[in-house]
Amino acid sequence: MSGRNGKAVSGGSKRSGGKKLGGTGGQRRNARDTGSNGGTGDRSRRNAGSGESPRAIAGVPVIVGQLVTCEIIGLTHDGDGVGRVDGYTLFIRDALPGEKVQAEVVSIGKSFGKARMTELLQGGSDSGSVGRVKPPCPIYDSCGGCQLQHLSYSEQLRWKRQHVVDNLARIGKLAVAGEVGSGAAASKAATEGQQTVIVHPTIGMNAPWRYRNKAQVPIGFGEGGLIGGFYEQGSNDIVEMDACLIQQEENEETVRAVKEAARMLDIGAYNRATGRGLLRHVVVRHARTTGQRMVVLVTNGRDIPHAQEFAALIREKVPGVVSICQNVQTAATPVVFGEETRVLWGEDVIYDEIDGIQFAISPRSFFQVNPEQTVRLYGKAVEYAALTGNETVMDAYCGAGTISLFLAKHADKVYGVEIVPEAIEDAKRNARLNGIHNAEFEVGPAEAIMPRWKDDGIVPDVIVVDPPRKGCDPSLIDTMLELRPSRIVYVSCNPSTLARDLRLLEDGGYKTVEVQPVDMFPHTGHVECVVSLNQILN
Ligand SMILES: C[S@@+](CC[C@H](N)C(=O)[O-])C[C@H]1O[C@@H](n2cnc3c(N)ncnc32)[C@H](O)[C@@H]1O
Repeated sequence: MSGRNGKAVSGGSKRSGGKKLGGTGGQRRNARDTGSNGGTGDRSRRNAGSGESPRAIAGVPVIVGQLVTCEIIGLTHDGDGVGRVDGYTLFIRDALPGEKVQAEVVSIGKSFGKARMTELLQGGSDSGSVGRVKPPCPIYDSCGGCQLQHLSYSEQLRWKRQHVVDNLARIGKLAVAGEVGSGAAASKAATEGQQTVIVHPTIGMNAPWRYRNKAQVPIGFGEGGLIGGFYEQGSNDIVEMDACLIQQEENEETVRAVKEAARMLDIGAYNRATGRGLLRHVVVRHARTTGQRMVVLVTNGRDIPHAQEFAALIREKVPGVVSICQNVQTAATPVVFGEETRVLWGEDVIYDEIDGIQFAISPRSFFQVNPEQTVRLYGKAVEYAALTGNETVMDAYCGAGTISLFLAKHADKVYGVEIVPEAIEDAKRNARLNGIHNAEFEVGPAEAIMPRWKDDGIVPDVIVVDPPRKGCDPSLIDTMLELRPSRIVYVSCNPSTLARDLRLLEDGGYKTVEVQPVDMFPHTGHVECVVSLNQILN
């Protein structure tokens, strides 16, 4: 067998050596809360061997268990290599473009199947052709948090841009300037006098490790009692883990301390199979600019035995903790947070700073997880908004008002809308904190609030949208087209829904001008984009 470094290894994929526990009903990460969050891997993308697939299907040229030889011609958004056997598509874990591999088929469907690489036959690090590198993380083979550690960082950045380009061309039917892949579309566009879209190289990090300021760790129990770490690939089992190379070290330290304190007080771990047990997740945040740390204990019920002792032990072990909160989640759901949150000890928020603006962050507020790249992302959004100080701006999906407050410094007035009430409370608090008086925030679905703003006679010069992975609600796009701002800035964490929405906006009279991919989540398959669109004047 071959590990993700392409070297042959005996037996199945390497295991961390951590303790395993039973458990079902795996968790999914929140929209755009991607990358390793202390080890909550997205199980959906790695369930190739789930055993639900039939062994053979009429008309499919491979069967489950068969060893095949393939050339890898592409990479999926999940970081799997794409190969073809007699015209049938296989997504092959760990294989990279340009490589020839042997793989074992693990599941099949009518139009594609999944396979696991068993041997690297050609290409790879020896030839240097595809940028294969040895993943530095010792648990990369079993953890689901990262997908691209086996690809060199420069190749990751190149691939992410290409992934964006491919989506814009295939789903958005956009002509991308200077693209080999979309050359036909680009030259057709040029012939018709149509402007092409510029997709810039991905903005990467200088040192792309230890960047995450938030860890979201599932808790379960193993032979030795309570454990917390990550979901093992292809299963809902939790593996104990104390170190993650994309996590800030402060978060590792806090999670370790919480687990130790819970063990000392015999706090029960949640069992996903039975729905019993108390502690479901430990969520920790670290604000690098202030050093403040927050702990959120997500529990299956309101009562925590020895709650104050628990909080005291955590504080004793980690002096930087200024906020210990409890969130109650009793539903049998993969959603991490429930609706009820309360402070067990200390503050209800921690404070962080981005480019001179201070932010209060509460347990459930969305806050970008990569602070270094956030400055670059928001900087691009402000640049594309091209504000002179006289504009009215609407910021849809505004979270805790982060982008809104950056915009407010350059605009006449900013209106922000967001669906999570606590985030809007944070946004208002953040405006006050920074002495910003020209930003107003409203809680509710953007698709309901923005039509009301329109009816109230608010006329935006610029609209900024930063939706979750599913993209904009179609009715919000309609409202944007009715509001007809001069410019739209679209911040997206999902190139496919971005491309879909850009097509709708183009059909409604806007032109996509520039796209800037930003690597917010190094070593994962995710890429963020900031896009500038201009209204086409008739
Ligand atoms: C990708 S985050 C962006 C947050 C913010 N712009 C930032 O950079 O921190 C998307 C936000 O949209 C919010 N959201 C999801 N659905 C929404 C809806 N229908 N209307 C308004 N906000 C929504 C989420 O709660 C989340 O805060």
